[in-house]
Amino acid sequence: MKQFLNFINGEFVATAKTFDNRNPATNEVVGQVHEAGQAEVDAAVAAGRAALKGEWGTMSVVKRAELLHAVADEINRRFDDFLAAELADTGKPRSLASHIDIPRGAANFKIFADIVKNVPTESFQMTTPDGGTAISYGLRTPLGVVGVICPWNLPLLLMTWKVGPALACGNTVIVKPSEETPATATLLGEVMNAVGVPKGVYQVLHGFGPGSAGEFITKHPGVNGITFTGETRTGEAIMAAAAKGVRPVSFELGGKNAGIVFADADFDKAIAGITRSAFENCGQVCLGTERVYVQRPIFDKFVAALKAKAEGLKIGGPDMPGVGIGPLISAEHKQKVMGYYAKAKAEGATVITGGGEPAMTGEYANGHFVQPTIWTGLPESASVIREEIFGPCCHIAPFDTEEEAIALANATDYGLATTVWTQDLGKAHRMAAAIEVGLCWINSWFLRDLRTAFGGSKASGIGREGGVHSLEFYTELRNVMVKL
Ligand SMILES: NC(=O)c1ccc[n+]([C@@H]2O[C@H](COP(=O)([O-])OP(=O)(O)OC[C@H]3O[C@@H](n4cnc5c(N)ncnc54)[C@H](O)[C@@H]3O)[C@@H](O)[C@H]2O)c1
Ligand SMILES: O=S(=O)(O)c1ccc(CO)cc1
Repeated sequence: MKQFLNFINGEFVATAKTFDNRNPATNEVVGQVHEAGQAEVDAAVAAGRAALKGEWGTMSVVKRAELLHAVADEINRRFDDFLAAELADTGKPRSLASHIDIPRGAANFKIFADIVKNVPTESFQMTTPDGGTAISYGLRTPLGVVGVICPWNLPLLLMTWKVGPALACGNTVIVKPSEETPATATLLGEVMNAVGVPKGVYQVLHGFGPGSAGEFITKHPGVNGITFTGETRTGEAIMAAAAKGVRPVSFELGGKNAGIVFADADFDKAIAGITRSAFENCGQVCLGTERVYVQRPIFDKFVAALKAKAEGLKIGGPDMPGVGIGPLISAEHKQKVMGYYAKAKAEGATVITGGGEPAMTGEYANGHFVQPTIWTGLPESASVIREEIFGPCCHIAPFDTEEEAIALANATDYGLATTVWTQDLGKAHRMAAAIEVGLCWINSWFLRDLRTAFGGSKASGIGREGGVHSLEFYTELRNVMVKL
């Protein structure tokens, strides 16, 4: 049985307390995870602080960037190991993990290394009151030891999306992977040692949130900042922990994203786009669409076409030929999603397709699979329209005017992402300006340029990461004023 150990100061460390790691496609126990307690958190913080004062703290940006390129190359060299680890942890289709999770996970190290190497700081020349001259310039210094608290939906990608820029900026990191997906973060420890990243720079502590590694890391006074991706409620708890010592946070939180399809959209492209945004990764994507609004003239045609797409998705494990939809992450999450399926019916939804569990056989008989599901006919007050489900499901409602679509999209506490489908460019830009989100896709979804800002507004997050924006969180910007 696999043992997922903590990675502290360059060493793999076992603890006395372990918990099971299950494969969600089969529900089999595939490993034991060693839970870190306060002592391991203290040790990791001490090692992270020591590394800041050692070789890592004085390393040139160029050398750091070279090391991070080597990390990416080593992940790619061990691509099959990372892929196998991610598939065992998540059960997602192999095609998805091999095209998105692993390559993008590796690329995050190269991209942020190159950004930090090339981005200048600001500089101004001014005339002083006595008629002389002064120049000021910005100096970026690392934040220090950064706590990186991760979710389970895109484990390697979302972890490296934060570790890449944090290390590129000269910080040390303590990663707490989700208790559901410990594998790739642990494997990355081997990569760090193999390419010579100094001890204490990258560390991994396993465990849960409250009363476990998550809480101990975020409350630790030796942790200088916390970057977190996960549920909004968890963000509130972490923000309270970070208030002690007034430590900065960067939050990527939940969403209840609207997809808006106008009658003038390219119909086939809109259907393909919403199929992906509602069902990809079994709906376990924060950017996914759980509320779809379709302009009335094409409403019935759209519902019928999306139903056909949903019913065409093959449900199964990572290597099932033609698989389009994998399992949910855990029995607990399946129970939550099935609870919403029941609630939708109880609140009067018309179930267009799905709403239950697929009949799975053989090795997948006990996996956490659910049917992709589409509802219509609910009032906007219904639970499945208000609350984030994080499953392969959406409600579709008709709208008549642009103003109505904007009001519907904005009627939520969340503000993460939207996808708008129209061939009218003027309307597209008006929608982008009016919808209160951090990310607005027009005639596309999850199309990313890693130089751009990423993050949510309202209850969907605090701050922006991505490209140069990551530097705002992972460094302190000091201004130096020189009187000449
Ligand atoms: N906005 C984004 O970019 C983005 C991306 C991916 C996922 N998400 C969100 O993440 C959620 C799904 O992920 P999840 O279920 O893993 O989220 P979660 O909030 O339950 O857990 C995330 C991490 O926080 C840890 N944690 C939980 N309680 C904690 C506490 N009190 N203190 C410290 N750490 C704690 C968990 O152990 C885990 O590692 C969804 O809400 C989804 O929308 C957002
Ligand atoms: O920048 S990306 O790697 O594309 C990315 C994707 C998803 C999320 C959160 O779900 C963050 C960054």
